[in-house]
Amino acid sequence: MVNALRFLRAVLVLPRPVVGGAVSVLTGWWLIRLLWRFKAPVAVVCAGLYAYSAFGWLGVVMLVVALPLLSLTWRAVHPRSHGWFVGRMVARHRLRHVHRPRWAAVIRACELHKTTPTGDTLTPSLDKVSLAPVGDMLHVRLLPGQAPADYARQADDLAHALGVPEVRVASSAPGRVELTLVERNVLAEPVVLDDVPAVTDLRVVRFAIGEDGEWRTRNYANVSAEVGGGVPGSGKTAGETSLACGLIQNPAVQYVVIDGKGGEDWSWIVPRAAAYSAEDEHLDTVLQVVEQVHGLMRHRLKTQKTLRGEANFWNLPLEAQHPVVFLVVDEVQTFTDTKGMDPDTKATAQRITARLSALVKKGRSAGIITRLLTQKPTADAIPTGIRDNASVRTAWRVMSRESAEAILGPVVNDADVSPVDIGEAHRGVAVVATDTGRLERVRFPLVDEHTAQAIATRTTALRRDLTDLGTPAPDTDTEDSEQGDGADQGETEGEAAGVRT
Ligand SMILES: Nc1ncnc2c1ncn2[C@@H]1O[C@H](COP(=O)(O)OP(=O)(O)OP(=O)(O)O)[C@@H](O)[C@H]1O
Repeated sequence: MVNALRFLRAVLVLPRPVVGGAVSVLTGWWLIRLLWRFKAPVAVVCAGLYAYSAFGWLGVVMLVVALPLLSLTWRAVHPRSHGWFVGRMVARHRLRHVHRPRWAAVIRACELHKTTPTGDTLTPSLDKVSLAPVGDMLHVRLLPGQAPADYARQADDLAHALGVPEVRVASSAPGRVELTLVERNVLAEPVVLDDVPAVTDLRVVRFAIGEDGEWRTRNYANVSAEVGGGVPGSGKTAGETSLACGLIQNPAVQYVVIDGKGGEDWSWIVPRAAAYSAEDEHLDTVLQVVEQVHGLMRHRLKTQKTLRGEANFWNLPLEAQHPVVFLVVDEVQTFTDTKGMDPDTKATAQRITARLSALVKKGRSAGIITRLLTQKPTADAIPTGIRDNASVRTAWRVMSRESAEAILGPVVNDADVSPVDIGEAHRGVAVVATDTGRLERVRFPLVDEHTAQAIATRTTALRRDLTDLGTPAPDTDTEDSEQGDGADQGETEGEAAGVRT
Protein backbone atom coordinates (compact mmCIF):
# COMPACT_ATOMS: atom_id res chain seq x y z
CA MET A 1 0.00 0.00 0.00
CA VAL A 2 2.80 2.35 0.94
CA ASN A 3 4.62 1.39 -2.26
CA ALA A 4 1.51 2.09 -4.36
CA LEU A 5 1.13 5.48 -2.75
CA ARG A 6 4.78 6.24 -3.38
CA PHE A 7 4.38 5.24 -7.05
CA LEU A 8 1.28 7.45 -7.44
CA ARG A 9 3.05 10.41 -5.89
CA ALA A 10 6.02 9.86 -8.19
CA VAL A 11 3.74 9.76 -11.23
CA LEU A 12 1.92 12.90 -10.15
CA VAL A 13 5.12 14.90 -9.87
CA LEU A 14 6.43 13.68 -13.23
CA PRO A 15 6.11 16.13 -16.16
CA ARG A 16 2.89 15.56 -18.22
CA PRO A 17 4.65 14.56 -21.49
CA VAL A 18 6.42 11.76 -19.67
CA VAL A 19 3.14 10.51 -18.24
CA GLY A 20 1.41 10.84 -21.63
CA GLY A 21 4.28 8.95 -23.29
CA ALA A 22 4.06 6.14 -20.77
CA VAL A 23 0.29 5.82 -21.19
CA SER A 24 0.70 5.81 -24.97
CA VAL A 25 3.30 2.99 -24.76
CA LEU A 26 1.23 0.93 -22.33
CA THR A 27 -2.06 1.16 -24.30
CA GLY A 28 -0.55 0.73 -27.79
CA TRP A 29 -1.88 4.17 -28.90
CA TRP A 30 1.58 4.99 -30.28
CA LEU A 31 1.23 2.14 -32.78
CA ILE A 32 -2.14 3.36 -34.03
CA ARG A 33 -0.75 6.86 -34.47
CA LEU A 34 2.30 5.53 -36.33
CA LEU A 35 0.16 3.45 -38.69
CA TRP A 36 -2.15 6.40 -39.33
CA ARG A 37 0.79 8.65 -40.10
CA PHE A 38 2.06 6.26 -42.76
CA LYS A 39 -1.38 5.14 -43.91
CA ALA A 40 -0.60 5.17 -47.65
CA PRO A 41 2.44 2.82 -47.48
CA VAL A 42 0.64 0.72 -44.85
CA ALA A 43 -2.37 0.36 -47.18
CA VAL A 44 -0.07 -0.68 -50.06
CA VAL A 45 1.72 -3.28 -47.89
CA CYS A 46 -1.63 -4.65 -46.60
CA ALA A 47 -3.00 -4.92 -50.15
CA GLY A 48 0.24 -6.68 -51.23
CA LEU A 49 0.09 -9.12 -48.32
CA TYR A 50 -3.57 -9.87 -49.02
CA ALA A 51 -2.91 -10.43 -52.75
CA TYR A 52 0.01 -12.75 -51.90
CA SER A 53 -1.91 -14.74 -49.30
CA ALA A 54 -4.97 -15.12 -51.56
CA PHE A 55 -3.36 -15.65 -55.00
CA GLY A 56 0.39 -16.09 -54.38
CA TRP A 57 2.97 -14.21 -56.52
CA LEU A 58 0.47 -13.95 -59.37
CA GLY A 59 -1.73 -11.83 -57.09
CA VAL A 60 1.18 -9.45 -56.32
CA VAL A 61 2.07 -9.15 -60.02
CA MET A 62 -1.60 -8.46 -60.87
CA LEU A 63 -1.71 -5.78 -58.20
CA VAL A 64 1.45 -4.11 -59.49
CA VAL A 65 0.15 -4.15 -63.10
CA ALA A 66 -3.51 -3.40 -62.34
CA LEU A 67 -3.10 0.04 -60.74
CA PRO A 68 -1.01 1.65 -63.51
CA LEU A 69 -3.28 -0.01 -66.08
CA LEU A 70 -6.35 1.43 -64.38
CA SER A 71 -4.75 4.87 -64.29
CA LEU A 72 -3.77 4.71 -67.99
CA THR A 73 -7.27 3.56 -69.00
CA TRP A 74 -8.85 6.35 -66.98
CA ARG A 75 -6.54 8.90 -68.59
CA ALA A 76 -7.38 7.64 -72.08
CA VAL A 77 -11.15 7.61 -71.46
CA HIS A 78 -11.50 10.86 -69.53
CA PRO A 79 -8.24 12.83 -69.40
CA ARG A 80 -9.87 15.80 -67.69
CA SER A 81 -11.10 14.00 -64.57
CA HIS A 82 -7.86 11.95 -64.47
CA GLY A 83 -5.79 15.15 -64.61
CA TRP A 84 -7.94 16.72 -61.91
CA PHE A 85 -7.56 13.69 -59.62
CA VAL A 86 -3.81 13.33 -60.12
CA GLY A 87 -3.39 17.10 -59.67
CA ARG A 88 -5.28 16.95 -56.36
CA MET A 89 -3.17 14.07 -55.12
CA VAL A 90 0.08 15.84 -56.03
CA ALA A 91 -1.14 19.11 -54.50
CA ARG A 92 -2.09 17.36 -51.23
CA HIS A 93 1.25 15.66 -51.11
CA ARG A 94 3.06 18.95 -51.60
CA LEU A 95 0.92 20.64 -48.95
CA ARG A 96 1.69 17.97 -46.32
CA HIS A 97 5.23 17.04 -47.10
CA VAL A 98 6.79 20.14 -48.73
CA HIS A 99 5.05 23.35 -47.69
CA ARG A 100 3.45 22.73 -44.28
CA PRO A 101 6.60 21.44 -42.57
CA ARG A 102 8.51 24.65 -43.38
CA TRP A 103 5.59 27.11 -43.34
CA ALA A 104 6.02 28.49 -39.81
CA ALA A 105 9.78 28.98 -40.31
CA VAL A 106 9.26 30.74 -43.68
CA ILE A 107 6.62 33.04 -42.22
CA ARG A 108 8.81 33.94 -39.26
CA ALA A 109 11.83 34.54 -41.50
CA CYS A 110 9.76 36.91 -43.66
CA GLU A 111 8.28 38.61 -40.58
CA LEU A 112 4.70 37.85 -41.51
CA HIS A 113 3.86 36.36 -38.10
CA LYS A 114 2.38 38.18 -35.10
CA THR A 115 3.19 37.95 -31.41
CA THR A 116 0.36 38.18 -28.88
CA PRO A 117 0.72 40.16 -25.61
CA THR A 118 1.13 36.81 -23.82
CA GLY A 119 4.13 36.00 -26.00
CA ASP A 120 2.48 33.40 -28.28
CA THR A 121 3.40 33.42 -31.97
CA LEU A 122 0.53 33.49 -34.47
CA THR A 123 1.15 32.20 -37.99
CA PRO A 124 -1.22 32.72 -40.94
CA SER A 125 -2.71 29.36 -41.82
CA LEU A 126 -1.75 27.59 -45.02
CA ASP A 127 -5.12 26.10 -46.04
CA LYS A 128 -4.48 24.51 -49.39
CA VAL A 129 -1.99 24.04 -52.23
CA SER A 130 -3.14 23.92 -55.84
CA LEU A 131 -1.07 23.41 -58.98
CA ALA A 132 -0.83 26.42 -61.31
CA PRO A 133 0.82 26.12 -64.75
CA VAL A 134 3.84 28.07 -63.46
CA GLY A 135 4.23 26.27 -60.11
CA ASP A 136 2.53 25.67 -56.75
CA MET A 137 -0.09 28.09 -55.52
CA LEU A 138 -0.38 28.48 -51.74
CA HIS A 139 -3.80 29.50 -50.41
CA VAL A 140 -3.27 31.41 -47.18
CA ARG A 141 -5.72 32.71 -44.56
CA LEU A 142 -4.49 36.08 -43.31
CA LEU A 143 -4.09 36.92 -39.64
CA PRO A 144 -6.41 39.64 -38.30
CA GLY A 145 -4.88 43.00 -39.17
CA GLN A 146 -2.97 41.70 -42.21
CA ALA A 147 -3.61 42.70 -45.83
CA PRO A 148 -2.39 41.21 -49.15
CA ALA A 149 -0.16 44.27 -49.53
CA ASP A 150 1.91 43.03 -46.54
CA TYR A 151 2.70 39.88 -48.52
CA ALA A 152 3.31 41.81 -51.76
CA ARG A 153 5.92 43.89 -49.90
CA GLN A 154 7.65 40.73 -48.72
CA ALA A 155 7.38 38.93 -52.08
CA ASP A 156 11.16 38.94 -52.63
CA ASP A 157 11.84 37.59 -49.13
CA LEU A 158 9.19 34.90 -49.63
CA ALA A 159 10.78 33.89 -52.95
CA HIS A 160 14.18 33.44 -51.32
CA ALA A 161 12.76 31.63 -48.30
CA LEU A 162 10.70 29.30 -50.49
CA GLY A 163 13.57 28.76 -52.93
CA VAL A 164 11.83 29.96 -56.13
CA PRO A 165 12.76 32.74 -58.57
CA GLU A 166 9.55 34.72 -57.97
CA VAL A 167 6.45 34.80 -55.77
CA ARG A 168 3.31 36.50 -57.10
CA VAL A 169 0.75 37.73 -54.63
CA ALA A 170 -2.97 37.98 -55.40
CA SER A 171 -6.05 38.27 -53.26
CA SER A 172 -8.88 35.86 -54.07
CA ALA A 173 -11.32 36.94 -51.32
CA PRO A 174 -11.34 39.12 -48.21
CA GLY A 175 -8.96 37.72 -45.62
CA ARG A 176 -7.28 35.39 -48.13
CA VAL A 177 -4.18 35.64 -50.23
CA GLU A 178 -2.76 33.41 -52.94
CA LEU A 179 0.98 33.06 -53.28
CA THR A 180 2.02 31.70 -56.66
CA LEU A 181 5.51 30.18 -56.59
CA VAL A 182 6.78 30.94 -60.08
CA GLU A 183 9.13 28.13 -61.00
CA ARG A 184 8.61 28.20 -64.77
CA ASN A 185 8.50 31.22 -67.10
CA VAL A 186 5.66 30.12 -69.34
CA LEU A 187 6.27 33.02 -71.70
CA ALA A 188 9.77 31.76 -72.49
CA GLU A 189 8.48 28.77 -74.46
CA PRO A 190 6.51 29.03 -77.73
CA VAL A 191 2.91 27.86 -77.64
CA VAL A 192 2.56 25.93 -80.88
CA LEU A 193 -0.96 24.92 -81.90
CA ASP A 194 -1.62 22.03 -84.29
CA ASP A 195 -5.21 23.11 -84.62
CA VAL A 196 -7.29 26.03 -83.37
CA PRO A 197 -10.71 25.57 -81.79
CA ALA A 198 -13.56 27.48 -83.40
CA VAL A 199 -14.63 30.70 -81.72
CA THR A 200 -18.30 30.24 -80.88
CA ASP A 201 -18.78 33.28 -78.66
CA LEU A 202 -17.26 36.58 -79.72
CA ARG A 203 -17.48 37.79 -76.15
CA VAL A 204 -14.91 35.21 -75.04
CA VAL A 205 -12.18 34.93 -77.68
CA ARG A 206 -8.96 33.25 -76.53
CA PHE A 207 -5.99 35.13 -77.92
CA ALA A 208 -2.84 34.53 -75.82
CA ILE A 209 -1.34 32.94 -72.71
CA GLY A 210 -0.71 35.12 -69.65
CA GLU A 211 2.25 34.92 -67.26
CA ASP A 212 0.26 32.62 -65.00
CA GLY A 213 -0.04 30.13 -67.87
CA GLU A 214 -3.79 30.70 -68.26
CA TRP A 215 -5.46 31.72 -71.52
CA ARG A 216 -6.48 35.35 -71.87
CA THR A 217 -9.71 36.18 -73.63
CA ARG A 218 -11.09 39.26 -75.31
CA ASN A 219 -14.62 40.49 -75.68
CA TYR A 220 -15.05 41.68 -79.25
CA ALA A 221 -18.65 42.84 -78.77
CA ASN A 222 -18.88 46.60 -79.03
CA VAL A 223 -15.25 46.95 -80.11
CA SER A 224 -14.50 49.15 -83.10
CA ALA A 225 -10.79 48.85 -83.51
CA GLU A 226 -7.47 47.41 -82.45
CA VAL A 227 -3.98 48.72 -83.07
CA GLY A 228 -0.91 46.54 -82.84
CA GLY A 229 2.74 47.20 -83.51
CA GLY A 230 6.20 45.77 -83.08
CA VAL A 231 9.57 45.58 -84.81
CA PRO A 232 9.85 43.34 -87.91
CA GLY A 233 9.79 39.69 -86.86
CA SER A 234 8.30 40.35 -83.43
CA GLY A 235 5.28 38.16 -84.19
CA LYS A 236 2.47 40.53 -85.23
CA THR A 237 1.30 38.59 -88.26
CA ALA A 238 1.67 35.24 -86.51
CA GLY A 239 -0.38 36.55 -83.56
CA GLU A 240 -3.12 37.81 -85.86
CA THR A 241 -3.04 34.57 -87.81
CA SER A 242 -3.71 32.43 -84.73
CA LEU A 243 -6.59 34.69 -83.76
CA ALA A 244 -8.06 34.67 -87.27
CA CYS A 245 -7.87 30.84 -87.41
CA GLY A 246 -10.39 30.58 -84.58
CA LEU A 247 -12.63 33.39 -85.79
CA ILE A 248 -12.98 32.27 -89.42
CA GLN A 249 -14.56 29.00 -88.27
CA ASN A 250 -17.55 31.00 -87.09
CA PRO A 251 -20.16 31.41 -89.86
CA ALA A 252 -21.09 34.83 -88.48
CA VAL A 253 -17.58 36.19 -89.10
CA GLN A 254 -16.17 37.52 -92.37
CA TYR A 255 -12.57 38.60 -92.84
CA VAL A 256 -11.27 41.34 -95.10
CA VAL A 257 -7.49 41.44 -95.32
CA ILE A 258 -5.26 44.16 -96.74
CA ASP A 259 -1.58 43.35 -96.53
CA GLY A 260 0.47 46.50 -97.00
CA LYS A 261 3.67 44.47 -97.07
CA GLY A 262 2.75 43.20 -100.52
CA GLY A 263 3.92 39.70 -99.69
CA GLU A 264 2.27 36.37 -99.04
CA ASP A 265 2.02 36.49 -95.24
CA TRP A 266 -1.78 36.45 -95.47
CA SER A 267 -2.23 34.40 -98.65
CA TRP A 268 -3.36 31.43 -96.53
CA ILE A 269 -6.68 33.17 -95.87
CA VAL A 270 -7.64 33.68 -99.53
CA PRO A 271 -10.11 30.71 -99.66
CA ARG A 272 -12.01 32.16 -96.69
CA ALA A 273 -11.54 35.93 -97.09
CA ALA A 274 -14.50 38.09 -98.08
CA ALA A 275 -11.93 40.34 -99.78
CA TYR A 276 -8.13 40.23 -99.92
CA SER A 277 -5.53 42.62 -101.24
CA ALA A 278 -1.77 42.33 -101.02
CA GLU A 279 -1.17 45.46 -103.07
CA ASP A 280 1.45 47.86 -101.70
CA GLU A 281 2.02 50.13 -104.68
CA HIS A 282 -1.20 50.60 -106.64
CA LEU A 283 -3.17 52.03 -103.79
CA ASP A 284 -6.38 52.43 -105.85
CA THR A 285 -7.00 48.71 -105.41
CA VAL A 286 -6.66 49.07 -101.65
CA LEU A 287 -8.89 52.13 -101.62
CA GLN A 288 -11.54 50.13 -103.47
CA VAL A 289 -11.64 47.49 -100.71
CA VAL A 290 -11.62 50.07 -97.93
CA GLU A 291 -14.44 51.96 -99.67
CA GLN A 292 -16.52 48.79 -99.81
CA VAL A 293 -16.13 48.16 -96.10
CA HIS A 294 -16.83 51.81 -95.39
CA GLY A 295 -19.92 51.62 -97.61
CA LEU A 296 -21.13 48.56 -95.73
CA MET A 297 -20.65 50.40 -92.46
CA ARG A 298 -22.65 53.39 -93.64
CA HIS A 299 -25.36 51.17 -95.03
CA ARG A 300 -25.69 49.29 -91.74
CA LEU A 301 -25.66 52.49 -89.70
CA LYS A 302 -28.39 54.00 -91.88
CA THR A 303 -30.66 50.97 -92.22
CA GLN A 304 -30.00 48.62 -89.31
CA LYS A 305 -32.70 49.97 -87.00
CA THR A 306 -35.33 50.06 -89.76
CA LEU A 307 -34.50 46.65 -91.19
CA ARG A 308 -33.46 44.70 -88.11
CA GLY A 309 -34.97 46.61 -85.19
CA GLU A 310 -31.83 47.81 -83.40
CA ALA A 311 -29.40 50.64 -84.11
CA ASN A 312 -26.53 48.78 -82.45
CA PHE A 313 -25.34 45.64 -84.25
CA TRP A 314 -24.26 44.05 -80.95
CA ASN A 315 -27.81 44.14 -79.56
CA LEU A 316 -28.92 41.88 -82.42
CA PRO A 317 -28.42 38.12 -82.67
CA LEU A 318 -25.15 37.19 -84.34
CA GLU A 319 -25.92 35.33 -87.55
CA ALA A 320 -24.31 34.43 -90.86
CA GLN A 321 -26.73 36.66 -92.77
CA HIS A 322 -25.38 39.66 -90.91
CA PRO A 323 -21.77 38.79 -90.06
CA VAL A 324 -19.23 40.69 -88.00
CA VAL A 325 -16.62 42.00 -90.40
CA PHE A 326 -12.98 42.01 -89.31
CA LEU A 327 -10.93 44.35 -91.48
CA VAL A 328 -7.22 43.59 -90.98
CA VAL A 329 -4.75 46.10 -92.40
CA ASP A 330 -1.24 44.71 -91.96
CA GLU A 331 1.69 47.13 -92.32
CA VAL A 332 -0.77 50.01 -92.25
CA GLN A 333 2.10 52.53 -92.49
CA THR A 334 2.20 51.73 -96.23
CA PHE A 335 -1.00 53.75 -96.51
CA THR A 336 -0.96 56.13 -93.56
CA ASP A 337 2.63 57.39 -93.75
CA THR A 338 2.60 59.53 -96.88
CA LYS A 339 6.16 60.83 -96.71
CA GLY A 340 7.93 60.50 -100.07
CA MET A 341 4.77 59.64 -102.07
CA ASP A 342 3.97 61.29 -105.40
CA PRO A 343 0.96 63.65 -105.28
CA ASP A 344 -1.57 61.16 -106.80
CA THR A 345 -0.53 58.30 -104.57
CA LYS A 346 -0.52 60.65 -101.60
CA ALA A 347 -4.11 61.72 -102.34
CA THR A 348 -5.21 58.08 -102.53
CA ALA A 349 -3.33 57.24 -99.34
CA GLN A 350 -4.95 60.13 -97.53
CA ARG A 351 -8.37 58.94 -98.66
CA ILE A 352 -7.58 55.43 -97.39
CA THR A 353 -6.48 56.90 -94.04
CA ALA A 354 -9.63 59.00 -93.82
CA ARG A 355 -11.82 55.94 -94.47
CA LEU A 356 -9.89 53.86 -91.92
CA SER A 357 -10.24 56.65 -89.41
CA ALA A 358 -14.01 56.74 -89.98
CA LEU A 359 -14.22 52.95 -89.61
CA VAL A 360 -12.26 53.10 -86.35
CA LYS A 361 -14.53 55.82 -85.00
CA LYS A 362 -17.91 54.55 -86.18
CA GLY A 363 -17.57 50.86 -87.01
CA ARG A 364 -18.55 49.52 -83.57
CA SER A 365 -22.31 49.75 -83.84
CA ALA A 366 -22.15 48.47 -87.45
CA GLY A 367 -20.36 45.26 -86.38
CA ILE A 368 -17.13 46.18 -88.18
CA ILE A 369 -13.87 45.72 -86.30
CA THR A 370 -10.81 47.36 -87.86
CA ARG A 371 -7.42 45.98 -86.90
CA LEU A 372 -4.37 48.01 -87.83
CA LEU A 373 -0.90 46.49 -87.55
CA THR A 374 2.42 48.18 -88.11
CA GLN A 375 6.13 47.52 -87.79
CA LYS A 376 6.67 51.29 -87.57
CA PRO A 377 4.82 52.37 -84.47
CA THR A 378 4.98 56.13 -84.70
CA ALA A 379 2.35 58.84 -84.67
CA ASP A 380 2.80 59.06 -88.50
CA ALA A 381 1.96 55.39 -89.00
CA ILE A 382 -0.86 55.26 -86.46
CA PRO A 383 -2.24 58.78 -86.05
CA THR A 384 -3.11 59.37 -82.39
CA GLY A 385 -6.70 60.16 -83.47
CA ILE A 386 -6.97 56.55 -84.68
CA ARG A 387 -5.06 55.03 -81.75
CA ASP A 388 -7.15 56.80 -79.14
CA ASN A 389 -10.33 55.32 -80.61
CA ALA A 390 -8.92 51.80 -80.65
CA SER A 391 -9.91 50.15 -77.40
CA VAL A 392 -7.72 47.07 -77.95
CA ARG A 393 -3.97 47.69 -78.18
CA THR A 394 -1.14 45.21 -78.52
CA ALA A 395 2.56 46.03 -78.44
CA TRP A 396 4.99 43.33 -79.50
CA ARG A 397 8.70 44.07 -79.09
CA VAL A 398 9.60 47.71 -79.80
CA MET A 399 12.88 49.60 -79.52
CA SER A 400 11.87 52.84 -77.80
CA ARG A 401 9.48 54.27 -75.27
CA GLU A 402 8.08 56.55 -77.97
CA SER A 403 7.09 53.51 -80.05
CA ALA A 404 5.55 51.85 -77.00
CA GLU A 405 3.55 54.99 -76.33
CA ALA A 406 2.47 55.28 -79.98
CA ILE A 407 0.70 51.93 -79.56
CA LEU A 408 -0.32 51.66 -75.92
CA GLY A 409 -0.73 55.34 -75.09
CA PRO A 410 0.77 57.29 -72.18
CA VAL A 411 -0.28 54.54 -69.72
CA VAL A 412 2.88 52.63 -70.64
CA ASN A 413 5.10 55.30 -69.05
CA ASP A 414 3.90 54.44 -65.53
CA ALA A 415 3.50 50.69 -66.02
CA ASP A 416 5.63 47.90 -64.51
CA VAL A 417 5.91 46.13 -67.86
CA SER A 418 7.02 47.58 -71.17
CA PRO A 419 7.30 46.15 -74.70
CA VAL A 420 10.81 47.67 -74.82
CA ASP A 421 11.94 44.97 -72.34
CA ILE A 422 10.81 42.03 -74.51
CA GLY A 423 13.88 40.08 -75.64
CA GLU A 424 14.62 39.52 -79.33
CA ALA A 425 14.29 35.77 -78.90
CA HIS A 426 10.81 36.11 -77.40
CA ARG A 427 8.89 36.35 -80.66
CA GLY A 428 5.15 36.37 -80.07
CA VAL A 429 5.46 37.95 -76.60
CA ALA A 430 3.52 41.20 -76.33
CA VAL A 431 2.20 43.71 -73.83
CA VAL A 432 -1.57 44.16 -73.75
CA ALA A 433 -4.02 45.98 -71.54
CA THR A 434 -6.23 43.88 -69.25
CA ASP A 435 -9.95 44.52 -68.67
CA THR A 436 -8.99 46.68 -65.70
CA GLY A 437 -6.64 48.80 -67.81
CA ARG A 438 -3.47 47.32 -66.26
CA LEU A 439 -0.71 46.30 -68.70
CA GLU A 440 0.49 42.70 -68.72
CA ARG A 441 2.78 40.46 -70.76
CA VAL A 442 1.29 37.64 -72.82
CA ARG A 443 2.50 35.18 -75.44
CA PHE A 444 0.52 34.64 -78.61
CA PRO A 445 0.31 31.09 -79.89
CA LEU A 446 2.03 30.12 -83.11
CA VAL A 447 0.01 28.46 -85.82
CA ASP A 448 1.94 27.02 -88.72
CA GLU A 449 1.04 28.64 -92.07
CA HIS A 450 -0.01 25.26 -93.51
CA THR A 451 -2.33 24.62 -90.56
CA ALA A 452 -3.85 28.06 -91.07
CA GLN A 453 -4.30 27.36 -94.77
CA ALA A 454 -5.96 24.01 -94.01
CA ILE A 455 -8.43 25.77 -91.67
CA ALA A 456 -9.17 28.43 -94.31
CA THR A 457 -9.72 25.76 -96.96
CA ARG A 458 -12.00 23.61 -94.83
CA THR A 459 -14.13 26.65 -93.94
CA THR A 460 -14.30 28.08 -97.44
CA ALA A 461 -18.06 27.32 -97.61
CA LEU A 462 -18.54 29.97 -94.90
CA ARG A 463 -16.98 32.64 -97.08
CA ARG A 464 -19.18 35.40 -98.43
CA ASP A 465 -17.92 37.96 -100.86
CA LEU A 466 -17.64 41.46 -99.49
CA THR A 467 -19.97 42.68 -102.23
CA ASP A 468 -22.68 40.27 -101.00
CA LEU A 469 -22.62 41.33 -97.38
CA GLY A 470 -25.63 43.62 -97.80
CA THR A 471 -27.65 40.64 -99.03
CA PRO A 472 -28.71 37.50 -97.14
CA ALA A 473 -26.59 34.35 -97.13
CA PRO A 474 -27.67 31.64 -99.61
CA ASP A 475 -29.29 29.42 -96.96
CA THR A 476 -31.39 32.12 -95.29
CA ASP A 477 -35.13 31.74 -94.70
CA THR A 478 -37.86 33.90 -96.27
CA GLU A 479 -38.06 36.41 -93.46
CA ASP A 480 -34.35 37.08 -93.57
CA SER A 481 -34.44 37.21 -97.36
CA GLU A 482 -37.00 39.98 -97.20
CA GLN A 483 -34.79 41.89 -94.79
CA GLY A 484 -31.75 41.25 -96.94
CA ASP A 485 -33.50 42.43 -100.09
CA GLY A 486 -34.31 45.65 -98.34
CA ALA A 487 -30.72 45.94 -97.28
CA ASP A 488 -29.56 45.31 -100.82
CA GLN A 489 -31.79 48.04 -102.19
CA GLY A 490 -30.29 50.46 -99.69
CA GLU A 491 -26.70 49.49 -100.64
CA THR A 492 -24.62 52.19 -102.23
CA GLU A 493 -20.84 51.99 -101.91
CA GLY A 494 -20.95 48.42 -100.69
CA GLU A 495 -22.06 47.29 -104.15
CA ALA A 496 -18.67 48.01 -105.72
CA ALA A 497 -16.85 45.04 -107.25
CA GLY A 498 -14.90 42.75 -104.90
CA VAL A 499 -11.13 42.78 -105.16
CA ARG A 500 -8.95 39.68 -104.84
CA THR A 501 -5.43 40.40 -106.00
N1 LIG B 1 4.01 33.37 -80.99
C1 LIG B 1 5.15 32.96 -81.52
N2 LIG B 1 5.84 31.96 -80.95
C2 LIG B 1 7.01 31.55 -81.49
N3 LIG B 1 7.55 32.05 -82.61
C3 LIG B 1 6.91 33.05 -83.22
C4 LIG B 1 5.68 33.55 -82.71
N4 LIG B 1 5.26 34.53 -83.52
C5 LIG B 1 6.18 34.63 -84.49
N5 LIG B 1 7.17 33.76 -84.32
C6 LIG B 1 8.35 33.57 -85.19
O1 LIG B 1 8.75 34.83 -85.66
C7 LIG B 1 8.69 34.86 -87.09
C8 LIG B 1 8.21 36.23 -87.56
O2 LIG B 1 6.87 36.40 -87.15
P1 LIG B 1 5.89 37.39 -87.90
O3 LIG B 1 5.97 37.23 -89.37
O4 LIG B 1 4.57 37.27 -87.29
O5 LIG B 1 6.55 38.78 -87.52
P2 LIG B 1 6.05 40.21 -87.89
O6 LIG B 1 6.16 41.01 -86.66
O7 LIG B 1 4.71 40.17 -88.53
O8 LIG B 1 7.15 40.66 -88.91
P3 LIG B 1 7.01 41.68 -90.16
O9 LIG B 1 6.70 43.00 -89.59
O10 LIG B 1 8.33 41.63 -90.82
O11 LIG B 1 5.89 41.14 -91.00
C9 LIG B 1 7.74 33.74 -87.46
O12 LIG B 1 8.05 33.21 -88.72
C10 LIG B 1 7.98 32.72 -86.38
O13 LIG B 1 9.09 31.91 -86.71
